[in-house]
Amino acid sequence: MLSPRDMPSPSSIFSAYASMTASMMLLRSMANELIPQPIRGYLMNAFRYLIKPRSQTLTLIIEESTGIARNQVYDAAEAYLSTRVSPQNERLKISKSPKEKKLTIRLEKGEKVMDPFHGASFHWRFICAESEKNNPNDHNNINISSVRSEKRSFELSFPNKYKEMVLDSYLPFILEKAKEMKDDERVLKMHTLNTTYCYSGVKWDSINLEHPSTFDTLAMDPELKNAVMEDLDRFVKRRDFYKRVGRAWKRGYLLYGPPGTGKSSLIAAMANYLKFDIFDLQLGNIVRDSDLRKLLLATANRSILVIEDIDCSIDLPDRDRDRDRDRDRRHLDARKQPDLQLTLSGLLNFIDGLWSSCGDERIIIFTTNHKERLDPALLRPGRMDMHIHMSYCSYQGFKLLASNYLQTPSDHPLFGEIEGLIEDIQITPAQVAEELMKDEDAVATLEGFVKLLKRKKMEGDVCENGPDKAEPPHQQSKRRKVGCKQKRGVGISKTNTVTQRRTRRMRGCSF
Ligand SMILES: Nc1ncnc2c1ncn2[C@@H]1O[C@H](COP(=O)(O)OP(=O)(O)OP(=O)(O)O)[C@@H](O)[C@H]1O
Ligand SMILES: [Mg+2]
Repeated sequence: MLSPRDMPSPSSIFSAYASMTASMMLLRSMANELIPQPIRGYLMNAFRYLIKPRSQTLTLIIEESTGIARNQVYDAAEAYLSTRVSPQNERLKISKSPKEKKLTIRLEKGEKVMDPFHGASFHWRFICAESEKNNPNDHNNINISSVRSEKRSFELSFPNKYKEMVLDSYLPFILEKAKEMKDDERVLKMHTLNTTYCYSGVKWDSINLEHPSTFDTLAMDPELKNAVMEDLDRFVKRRDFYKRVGRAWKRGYLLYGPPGTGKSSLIAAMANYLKFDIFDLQLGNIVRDSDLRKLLLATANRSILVIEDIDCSIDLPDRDRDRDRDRDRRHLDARKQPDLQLTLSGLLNFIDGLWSSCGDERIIIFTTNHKERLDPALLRPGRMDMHIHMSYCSYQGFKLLASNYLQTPSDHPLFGEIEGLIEDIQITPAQVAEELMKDEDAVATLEGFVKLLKRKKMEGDVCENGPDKAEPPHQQSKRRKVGCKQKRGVGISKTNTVTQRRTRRMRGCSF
């Protein structure tokens, strides 16, 4: 510490200041004379820049469009920030289009949002600048008119040190969140064939898919259900895997089992789970391979292509017959059309080849009541990756349906009796569901259901050979149309133990 004796006196400070000022003035007048004005200005600016305090905040400008296309970061930020509005916000925009399920909230001009993320604070501001441009439609330029346009952007400000975090995790997190929100809000579409375009072939028409079936409402073996859900999860996460191993990003499922066991309901549950649109390809309406090709190429990514009742919908010539036909055709008159017929090989080649490789995240589902009738070429791995056996209603399945339909607790006294009966009877979930809807009173419904099970047990094999109550009329007429024989069940005999039947149900799942 300086003692008062060591401290400079005021007079010496003053004289030092005077001499420094004199030297500065001398330096300045020398610089004025020696350095030309433009260089002097440049040096002064550089000096000012060097001594200016550094800003600790970085601001990113996220504009609505990149000039040609929309800016995905902007769209994602807009959606994401609508979930981050706070009581501090004073003005918000609200809207709903016919296609949206919920109200949409957006920030109004100048509104700010603070978003905490991984211990850092991110400050957002919505900017909306109005600009005037000459009207491009005013070609005569007589009245110089102008159009007002808005330039929208977001400003994202944060401490400079979080630059890496923003680019590596915060913005990717916002993009991912926005995608999830979009999927949630999206109304799924069901595309079906429109055959009225007789000259240009068949086309897709779409309607909203509002099928309420979900994995929660589906009565099926719990292990099989989990296996299907895990398979779907794995499939959608494996974009890089499919690329690395050089495979098209597609997956095929074969759903088989008696009518009314939930094959179509499972398709709807899969679509609702993945938020994928459905393309329902009714092969009976397609006459040529070329139409099939056109239709398949018009399907979208992230979609499920469904071919129901593959054994019944069309009499597909098998591969050997295709080969013979091709050989015969070579000898035929050149006037004959080469693509006059829809063939199984056309379908399979297209599914394996061009179609599967020109899109991403494709799922294809075939359903049948008679797996044994299918051409083995259709079933080989790579085509149908997972075979899912939808079977008769188990006690587990009944409990799920009862809790959905009747909302009864699972410890109701009649449940024990039902458990004893249902495992010995071939009753489809569709039949169970129908029974559970008969009465509004839960106890009366359960009593009626017990009676039905007892009756079925007494009647013995009525389900296998007799008229099938579960079989919907469309199924019976479909069979009549294509000449399929009536057949119920997949060989589960009444003498089987519960364990054997369960094992058989599970065998439906083969990878
Ligand atoms: N496993 C199930 N879980 C819940 N409900 C089911 C199930 N199976 C059938 N149902 C009910 O029965 C109705 C008919 O079932 P669905 O159309 O899914 O059967 P399917 O196996 O596709 O029959 P088909 O072979 O005749 O096409 C469904 O709308 C649903 O209400
Ligand atoms: Mg069906």
